Amino acid sequence: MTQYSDNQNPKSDAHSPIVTVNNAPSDQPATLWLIDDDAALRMVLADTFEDAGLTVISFTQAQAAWTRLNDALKQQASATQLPDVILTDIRMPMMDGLSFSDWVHQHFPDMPIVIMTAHSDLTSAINSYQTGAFEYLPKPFDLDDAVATIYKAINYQPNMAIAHYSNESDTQTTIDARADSDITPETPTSTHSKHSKNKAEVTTTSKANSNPSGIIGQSQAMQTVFRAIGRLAQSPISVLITGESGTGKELVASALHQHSPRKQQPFIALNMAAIPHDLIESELFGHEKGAFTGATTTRQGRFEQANGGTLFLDEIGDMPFSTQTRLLRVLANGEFYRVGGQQPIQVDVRIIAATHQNLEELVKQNRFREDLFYRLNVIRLPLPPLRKRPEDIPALATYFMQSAAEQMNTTPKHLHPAALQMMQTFDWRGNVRQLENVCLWLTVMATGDTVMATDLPPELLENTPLDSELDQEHDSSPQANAENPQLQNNDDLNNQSQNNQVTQAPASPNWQKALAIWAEQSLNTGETDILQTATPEFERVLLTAALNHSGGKKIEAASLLGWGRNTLTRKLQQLDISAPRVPSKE
Ligand SMILES: Nc1ncnc2c1ncn2[C@@H]1O[C@H](COP(=O)(O)OP(=O)(O)OP(=O)(O)O)[C@@H](O)[C@H]1O
Repeated sequence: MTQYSDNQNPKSDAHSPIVTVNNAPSDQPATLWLIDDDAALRMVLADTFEDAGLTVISFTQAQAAWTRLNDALKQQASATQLPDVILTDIRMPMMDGLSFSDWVHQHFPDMPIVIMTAHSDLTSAINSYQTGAFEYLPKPFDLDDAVATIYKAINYQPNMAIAHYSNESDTQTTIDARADSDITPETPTSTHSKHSKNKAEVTTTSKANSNPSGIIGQSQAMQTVFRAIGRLAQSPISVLITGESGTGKELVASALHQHSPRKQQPFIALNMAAIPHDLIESELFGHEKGAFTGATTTRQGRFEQANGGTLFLDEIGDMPFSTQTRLLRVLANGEFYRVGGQQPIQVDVRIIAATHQNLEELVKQNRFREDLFYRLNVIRLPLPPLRKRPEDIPALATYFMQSAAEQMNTTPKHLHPAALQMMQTFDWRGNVRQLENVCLWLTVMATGDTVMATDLPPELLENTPLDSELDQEHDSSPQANAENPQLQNNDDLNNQSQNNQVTQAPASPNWQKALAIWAEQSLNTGETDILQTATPEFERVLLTAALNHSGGKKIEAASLLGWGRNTLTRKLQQLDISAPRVPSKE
């Protein structure tokens, strides 16, 4: 199976002066031009790449690198001073990395550029690949991965099969300056090439809406998805999107279409599971008048309607076996017959299929054609379940609270950090769709402008891991302790020790969440000065635990807490805790 990480050919513009990068083997290490306006990052990256055997030339801005390349283009600089690979940031003053990459690929089509950005979303991934970038690295990235990517870029250059990584086989890129030196290339910011016009359009879209595809995600897993979309959007190849229900398969299919050359043509989505089996063929391929009872008129199928565009076949695992055979034929030669038809119909349709099922398993059970599976599985794009990327939940929730408010024609509610934390621990079996529904529910049901943890719907409150700890929290909260003074005296210190209550407290960091919920509940009941209530109780718990741990030895307990003995003695008095009797003398 080919991974989506297939390399694109850098673009070239036939009317632009072009410099070809030759890759004659050389004893010199490969040269990397590193462009980033962040001095600290530049230093870290330069050290890393030098350690990896590269010669690194750093630039604080793309404009300076552009000037040197432009001089080479006009044959005013030595071709040997040009880089084997360029690594550039996107957002920089004067000239941005995308304009620079775009220009480089018009004039040095063989020179690989790797684009990195801290503002990584689908738009920047798509824009990067559209400039002809070899690869796109969302920050923060693993330095080893970055080194591997840079060497992959160097080795990708045409006519070059020798890795720079080993010292014995270093090569150097040289420039064959075939360009007409009379032609002065326009600067990337002023160029009117078709190339730049396309990009300008993209930029306009991106200014109007920073996330035109509506796909949100900062997690590494989603960055991988964005990169895949960036690479695959331009290609006509079939894609198989896999993932649990509600992970965004249709959204991704639609993004692949929206960013493809087919975007002006239809995107038609069809859910195989939602159509009765005996109607699927007619739905897909259309029918002639009289083909079956009820076929009173000739009708176009979805394939014809999607001609020139994209057909998204959702839940492909539910497609009947006989229809799979017909689909395979269309995929093979782009031709089919309407149901009851005699004339072959030719279409140009990109197929994107999706499933939440294990197609390999269906093939084993003879429920899915193996040949169709291989045809669809050329490129597979797996979408991660939401519970595997809780870091995406805050941005997704904010987005859904905003859109729910728009739907309800009201102002968006804000999520209290405790509520958000609980949402991040939930397992979201329904994935992003479930989160979207919860946000809609909260917009309607929660009182007040801020959604508290206690406002969350019952399915969340009942099923978060925090639940059991919440119960403990109720028992050990300052409020509960106040109502249960026994726990505050020395006898109970011993009792606690015997019952091992303190040591049985959850070791998980969820105690902070429990504390947040206690705080929220206290505030909800109108309490003030909650820090004054909580702090002594917090100290009491730690002091008790330390004394238990030390078997009542105060010096040891003080040291466990990081206090001096005097402080410990003072706290024991303040908190009215009597130190337990211990056998040892202090
Ligand atoms: N990353 C995301 N950012 C924003 N919205 C998302 C994201 N992922 C999914 N959604 C939203 O979640 C809902 C479900 O997404 P979608 O229908 O694409 O999932 P699916 O995997 O195709 O589901 P199913 O398998 O049930 O058809 C949609 O409203 C979609 O807009």
